[in-house]
Amino acid sequence: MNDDPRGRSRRGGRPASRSGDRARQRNPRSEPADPARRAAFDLLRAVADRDAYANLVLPGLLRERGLTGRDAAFATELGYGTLRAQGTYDAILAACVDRPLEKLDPGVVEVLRLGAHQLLGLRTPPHAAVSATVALCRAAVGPGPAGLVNAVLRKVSAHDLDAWAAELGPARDADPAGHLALRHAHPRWVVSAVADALGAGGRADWDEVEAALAANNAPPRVTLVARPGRAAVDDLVAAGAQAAPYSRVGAILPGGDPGGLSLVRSGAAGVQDEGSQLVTLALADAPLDGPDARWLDMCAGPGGKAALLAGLAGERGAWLVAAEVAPHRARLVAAALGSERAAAPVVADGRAPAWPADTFDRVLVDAPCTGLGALRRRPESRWRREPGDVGRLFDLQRELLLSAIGSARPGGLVAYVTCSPHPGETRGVVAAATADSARSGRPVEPVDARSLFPRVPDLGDGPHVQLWPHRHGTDAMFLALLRRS
Ligand SMILES: C[S@@+](CC[C@H](N)C(=O)[O-])C[C@H]1O[C@@H](n2cnc3c(N)ncnc32)[C@H](O)[C@@H]1O
Repeated sequence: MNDDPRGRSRRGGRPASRSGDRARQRNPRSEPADPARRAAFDLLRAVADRDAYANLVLPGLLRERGLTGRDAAFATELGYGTLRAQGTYDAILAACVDRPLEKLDPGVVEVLRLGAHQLLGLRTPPHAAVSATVALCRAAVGPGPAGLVNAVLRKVSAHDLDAWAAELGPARDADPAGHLALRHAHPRWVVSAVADALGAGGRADWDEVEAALAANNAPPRVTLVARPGRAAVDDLVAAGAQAAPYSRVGAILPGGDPGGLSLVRSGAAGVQDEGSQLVTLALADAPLDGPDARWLDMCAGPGGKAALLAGLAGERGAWLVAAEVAPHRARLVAAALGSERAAAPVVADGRAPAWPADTFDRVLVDAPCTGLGALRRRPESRWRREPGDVGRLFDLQRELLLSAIGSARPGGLVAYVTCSPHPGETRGVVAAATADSARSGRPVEPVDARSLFPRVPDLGDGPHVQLWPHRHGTDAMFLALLRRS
């Protein structure tokens, strides 16, 4: 059994024996399928067959198979890494198979993808990756295709990822987007969107685009939020976390299961990306003339930002109304809020407000979006999303922002947030809704949000803020802060 990416035996962590390796090279049948690889295979099948979300399926799979510690970590890295790089691995496998991949049994394709990730992503020694993947094929699909899997993976192992990208993709100088799409496993339209967002209308710095794409392929660190009035960062530090670099309510958990912390189990703290914390803090911290008592979170489900906002509101005697259109997500908001200083969540379509116009002092609209800013967390999503999704979401986002502006009182603040850097759902939506609101007699002016991100570097030219995994270690959250004139 050899499931360490470095090719060491898990039992006792000693290097695998050379004679064992030689025996397995001669006869791949001698390697039994191991439970971590089998769990990764079943994860891929669930994602493909049931359109499941990997991050929702995996915890149950690990629990059901009794995988913990290094086995769980290996299954996670193998499954998530394979899903992230699927488009690139398919291009490489297609070059190594003498028929279209669609003609193969889907289970065989998943086995081959897992083998490709061990060879090209994890750099597992070829003999170990091939023999263990052939064993997985026998166990999960059957003995018939084992010879094909063996032969194809030997061809894959002939090059590393850079060499495959050079062989199969366009040259970087001639077509940087096409080259980086293959090398860093993103659909080309996503690479173009990242380049547009980083270039902000000018010429893209392709080295930075490459860094942004590479960051999407690295697992995110676990970030906790200490909900004001219920916990403090010091409490999280005492429980083994480290204070987050930027968020005054954030802490980084260096390892272990956050669900094991009593502060998290009680809801006093939660798991929340630091970027989500920062955009929420920015809305709460922005200077405001006049009353500051009524806050609205218009798209609150599942409630991460609402729980933080409610705590911040409570610190200054304000109240939060949390609205959410989907009843099951509104229940999650209720659970996240606990006994916070917030009314019970309202099940409402933000475009047809269940509250009077011109009411709220601070409004958050954390709009439904493509989620292209959270690709680190949702390994399969880049291959499921389509360019048309951006256009399909545009009207909803624009209408929600317009309604949020109408819900704020004159002089009040509106924060438009997406977990996406795609200009079509960030500054494009803000420009359209701003023009609409001026036409409807509720003009807004942009607030330069950068000063509300103390200590955070590289925030660009403003007035809006775009965070990035490669610059800030956060999800790629976007914030436009607007003030009703
Ligand atoms: C990006 S999520 C919000 C995440 C949330 N703010 C948090 O931090 O946990 C967007 C939410 O908007 C909700 N939504 C979609 N359309 C809506 C509408 N017309 N009115 C209100 N909420 C809507 C979705 O159901 C989803 O829960």
